[in-house]
Formats: sequence, C-alpha cells, structure tokens
Amino acid sequence: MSSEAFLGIRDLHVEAGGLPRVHGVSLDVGEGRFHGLLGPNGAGKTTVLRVLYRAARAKSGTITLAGRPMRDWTPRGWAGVTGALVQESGLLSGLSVRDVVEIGLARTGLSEGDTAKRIDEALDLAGLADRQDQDASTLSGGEQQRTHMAQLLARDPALYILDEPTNHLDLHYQLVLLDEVRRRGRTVLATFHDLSMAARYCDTVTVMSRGRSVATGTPADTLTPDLLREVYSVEGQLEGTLFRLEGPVRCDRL
Ligand SMILES: Nc1ncnc2c1ncn2[C@@H]1O[C@H](COP(=O)(O)OP(=O)(O)OP(=O)(O)O)[C@@H](O)[C@H]1O
Repeated sequence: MSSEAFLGIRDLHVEAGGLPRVHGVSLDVGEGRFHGLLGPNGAGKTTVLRVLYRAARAKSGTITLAGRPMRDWTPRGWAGVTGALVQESGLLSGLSVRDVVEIGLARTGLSEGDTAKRIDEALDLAGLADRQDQDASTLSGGEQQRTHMAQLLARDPALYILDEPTNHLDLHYQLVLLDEVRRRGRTVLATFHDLSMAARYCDTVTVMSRGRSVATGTPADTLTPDLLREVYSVEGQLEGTLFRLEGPVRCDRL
C-alpha cells in the first residue's frame, strides 16, 4: 500500500457461489480521492465492494482503511466510517422517505437538532423534501435511489462505497448527487458503466475483467482505445470526459 492510501486493497481473492470470482485484485485510494471500479458485466466489481461493506468475506488478501487492517476494526467501528450504496438494497414497506434517511443517522450521537438539520439538507439535495412523508416503497426506481443517496449524504461517511450510483437516476440527479459527493471531499470507491461519468468524477480508475484488475491509473491514461477494444469490445476513445464510440460494436465478446 502506498503510504498515503486511505483505502488499500492488496491481492484480494473472493469466492461467490462456490467459485473464485475475484483473483488477486489490488488497488489504493488516497484520502479524499474518487476512485472508479470499471469493467464489463460479471467482471467482479460488486463482489469487491461486497467485501468492503461486509456482505461477503475475502478468501485471502488484505484490506486496510485509515492505516488499520480490516480485521482489526470492530464491525461497529467499520460501519461508522464507511457507508454503502448497494444494488440489493430494498426500502422497507411502511417507512417514510424521511425515516429511511434518518435510519442512516442511528447511533451517530448527533443531537436531535443536528440530526433534523442533516436530514433536511439531504432531502433537499435529493429533491425529496416534498415527498418526505411518502411510503418509501411506493417510490419510483430513481426516487428510491435518490432516497438511498440522501441517507448516505446525511451520514457523510469517511469512505463512500457506491455500486452504480447513477443507476435509475435521470441526468439532473446523476450530476447533482455526484457533484455533492465530490464536493464533500471524502474518499470514494464507485462502480460505473458510463465511461463519460467515470471520466468526469474519478481521479483514478481500476478496470476489471474476468475477476482481475487489468489496468489502473487516471481515466485518460487508462481508458485507451486499445483497452476499450480489449475489455469492452468497442471501438472508441475518451475526449476529455466524453466517451466517443467509433465504429461498430463487436458481437463476439463472450
Ligand atoms: N452468490 C453468487 N452465486 C453465483 N455466482 C455469483 C454469486 N455472486 C457473484 N457471482 C458471479 O460472480 C461474477 C461477478 O459478479 P459481480 O456481481 O461481482 O460482477 P459485476 O462486475 O459487478 O457485474 P455487473 O456490471 O453486471 O454488475 C458474475 O459472473 C456473477 O454471476
């Protein structure tokens, strides 16, 4: 791990469904940096994140956060400094939008007034202030995603673990919410399929393919035409933060 990394993952191996799915992935994220985890469907991105939010166990490897190995953190301590936006999250029926955001602040020790202020700010950011009393399970997919993002922003953990944060969101809320995450200056590890969004937000990226890390660095240095051809079977290139497709998509990837 480089000396300044806030999150360090070293030679991570993970099994899922009885088979090896992540084979020796290593990456470092400096404090306050936004790191993207990219790659095709099934590459192993979520499996890496699941270990970080303790939904899965690593078979081997080392994870270090703020200089301390994961095994030295209590589950409660780990949960206090990390926060995850996950694919499999459901919204409990019977909870209002405000309740869901408030749950994220349980056991933070904030005063009642500060708790209410944080919730109000997060609901405003996510455009949910006028929906706060609605049963969260009746929201649209994008509104549910905004509610989960509001929960995370209200808590504002030191490490944001975001699995496809742009999922279901219209362009306005993709930009508003990720701009806000960036503005907070926290450390972020986020998966993306949209390479333009990845290039816009990420300081650095790791590209995974078939459970392995195949490239890492800045988006401009990493997402080269050769890499895009090899990993995604597309002809294209980044122009600034814009991914431009050039030519036909090959159908022989699998
Ligand atoms: N519990 C499980 N049982 C069986 N297979 C699993 C399980 N969990 C993950 N896998 C497999 O592991 C591989 C990696 O899955 P993962 O969800 O990490 O991919 P991903 O890169 O996040 O993909 P996507 O972009 O489609 O979300 C996939 O082939 C998936 O089917």
